[in-house]
Amino acid sequence: MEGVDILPHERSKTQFDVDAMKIVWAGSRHAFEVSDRMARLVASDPAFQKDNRSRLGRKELFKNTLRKATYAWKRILELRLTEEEAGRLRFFVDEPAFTDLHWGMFVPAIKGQGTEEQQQKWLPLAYKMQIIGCYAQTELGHGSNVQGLETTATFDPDKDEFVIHSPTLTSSKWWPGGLGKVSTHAVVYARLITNGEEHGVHGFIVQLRSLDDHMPLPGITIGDIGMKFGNGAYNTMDNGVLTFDHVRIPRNQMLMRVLQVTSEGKCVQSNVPRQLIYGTMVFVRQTIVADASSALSRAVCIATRYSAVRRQFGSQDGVETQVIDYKTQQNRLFPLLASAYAFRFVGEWLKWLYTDVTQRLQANDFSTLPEAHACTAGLKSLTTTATADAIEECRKLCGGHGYLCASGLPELFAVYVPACTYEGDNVVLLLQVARFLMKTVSQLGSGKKPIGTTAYLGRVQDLMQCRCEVQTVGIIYSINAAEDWLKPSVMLEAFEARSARMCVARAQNLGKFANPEDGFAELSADLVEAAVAHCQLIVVSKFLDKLQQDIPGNGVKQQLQNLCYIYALNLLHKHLGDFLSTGCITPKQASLANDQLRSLYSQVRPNAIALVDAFNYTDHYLGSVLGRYDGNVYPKLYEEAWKDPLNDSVLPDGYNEYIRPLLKQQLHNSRL
Ligand SMILES: CCCCCCC/C=C/C(=O)SCCNC(=O)CCNC(=O)[C@H](O)C(C)(C)COP(=O)(O)OP(=O)(O)OC[C@H]1O[C@@H](n2cnc3c(N)ncnc32)[C@H](O)[C@@H]1OP(=O)(O)O
Ligand SMILES: Cc1cc2nc3c(=O)[nH]c(=O)nc-3n(C[C@H](O)[C@H](O)[C@H](O)COP(=O)(O)OP(=O)(O)OC[C@H]3O[C@@H](n4cnc5c(N)ncnc54)[C@H](O)[C@@H]3O)c2cc1C
Repeated sequence: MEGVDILPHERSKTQFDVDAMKIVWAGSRHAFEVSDRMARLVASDPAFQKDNRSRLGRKELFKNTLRKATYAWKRILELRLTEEEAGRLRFFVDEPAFTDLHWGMFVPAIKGQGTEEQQQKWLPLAYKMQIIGCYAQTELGHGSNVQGLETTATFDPDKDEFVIHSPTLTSSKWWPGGLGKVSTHAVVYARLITNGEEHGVHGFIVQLRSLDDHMPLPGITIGDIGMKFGNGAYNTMDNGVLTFDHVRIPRNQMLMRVLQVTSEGKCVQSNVPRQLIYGTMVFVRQTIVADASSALSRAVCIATRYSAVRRQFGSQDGVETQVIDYKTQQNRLFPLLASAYAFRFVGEWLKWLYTDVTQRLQANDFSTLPEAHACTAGLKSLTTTATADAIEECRKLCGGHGYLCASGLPELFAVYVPACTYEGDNVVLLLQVARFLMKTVSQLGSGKKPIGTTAYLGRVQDLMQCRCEVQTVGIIYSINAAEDWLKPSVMLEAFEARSARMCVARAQNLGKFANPEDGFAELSADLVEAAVAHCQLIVVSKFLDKLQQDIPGNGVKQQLQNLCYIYALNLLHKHLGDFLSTGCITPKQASLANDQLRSLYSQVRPNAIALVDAFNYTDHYLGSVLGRYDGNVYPKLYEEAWKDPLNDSVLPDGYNEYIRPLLKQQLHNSRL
């Protein structure tokens, strides 16, 4: 069968309604229609072409990004796109740009931390892009430790102004996207000093460049921090360096929703908790979880289609085997496909949680903020680590061709992998989750009932007495056959018990230290494992919750069920040590779980292509010869190779300089 016949043949085997699955994936019919329209709009416009990105030098690359971002804005205005449509359009343009930070962090920072008055002044300017903003928090010396930032904002009551200053080299702002060459303004995080007293880190709106000629304003030094990992990739972004030499801004440019500074320099704390200064990070972490499912599904789409097209080694009748039929390939690929769906649904839930906490904050209910922080931090960490690893795994699943830029995977990896670091290093974020969990466990004794995602810790209070030794019986008595693993209550019980037992064991170990902070530092590697277990439980439980909903479409729910159990059983297999050592399941039950996993792979196999088609990605967005919708991989790969600048001429530049003399010299030597 020819390449172009394979995928149609695969599609003919589908056992579910793909169009209905597209709507489930998008979140709603409306979301699907908006996405579909925007994807086609971008794909059909030559101005958004992106297949030459890896061949451009930095300056060309950056200018190209400026052109695309400006053109996108022009189209948004011309077509009078809604905020939602504009967001999807930018998403499908698929090129990191200053606009990501303007819309994704600058605007949310003002919305979340600005007073009504400040929002009224700044947001209309930002919405019309009459000013362009970035988020300048990280410094050369400190990123994770926000309280360690060194930039100062000292209040001068005589002039009713703040003086923003970079006292040391390490206080230089370093990394903010959009800062290097584009932004006119920034929300700058600095230590507030009034009347000689320090009041912690706060956000300030600072104008950086002239709105007339774009030159940096007096006292401000700005530039780009240099090339980053990979060709193309994140190098479309002008991550910047910025220093202040006693730059003055009016008092009303401090974002004052959390704390107000009066004209005398007195600090007045509002009823809003201090942690709201970190609110923009909570918002962005939530969006990063949704983005993880996009990046992961994109890589999986490429690897799945290519695995169906690619054949290696023969069967008796002379037709070689599609590599997707190898169990080892399925064992690597299908859990990633399942993870893409799992992250999609947990992302949807997290968006709901964020909306809920925002509404509560507006009504002065701050009770769910710690949970929202733990969930956004933990899920950001879990999903980005898994996605970065998965993109690399997809590259390997595509064999040698996966290493070509034409596969789309090297650039996807390079552009995605910093998500494990930005918006909070993934380990640092898991430590925040661990703190939250340890606090929750420590309060169990006092009768405080945990709520939301930690409610399960309250249901297993007897675990406070548990010694978590290896047991031979397991605590889940109802698993006697492989199919027993397909009961939602069983799966949930296993993941809850594992997480609860890990948390309680860590809490008990912490209790052995005279100083809890010393204990936390000493046991931090173990604590991170407990945080991972808790976050994996959240993902599993939200996928199971999704299955409780009414899901229309022939066979759609069945496919989602298969994927949900693949996600969970694969995790169970990978973390078997946790499940066995905490005595949650027996080795026999683990072996049954593995049998069930293999059986699920066989059920997914005929639907694999349709399950990635349901992502509804255009070839433009996928940007991969291996992942083409029509499966016409080899002719296009061959065609693509000839586009490389090295093939512009038969003899390479440098032939006369280097190759010819070398060959001549060897000829001469051999004659000697
Ligand atoms: C769509 C946009 C495109 C994306 C492009 C990406 C561009 C990238 C941008 C960036 O990277 S911006 C910079 C992001 N920087 C970080 O994420 C820094 C990570 N560090 C932190 O978040 C914090 O400093 C820390 C690690 C949480 C520690 O902070 P601190 O030392 O002040 O806190 P603790 O003493 O540990 O905790 C105090 C208290 O506050 C609670 N808390 C911490 N963070 C939050 C939060 N975000 N929201 C709510 N609450 C928070 C914490 O749990 C503690 O609570 P209690 O235990 O006291 O109850
Ligand atoms: C592509 C990209 C874009 C970015 N965009 C922006 C932006 O727009 N605006 C902005 O302000 N910033 C931005 N950043 C900065 C980013 O937020 C920080 O790099 C990130 O928060 C990590 O901080 P760090 O660099 O200080 O890492 P470090 O904290 O120095 O991490 C180094 C190592 O130390 C470990 N570590 C640190 N603290 C602890 C601890 N307490 N316990 C155990 N281990 C620890 C980490 O796990 C890591 O392994 C961006 C970064 C990147 C890569």
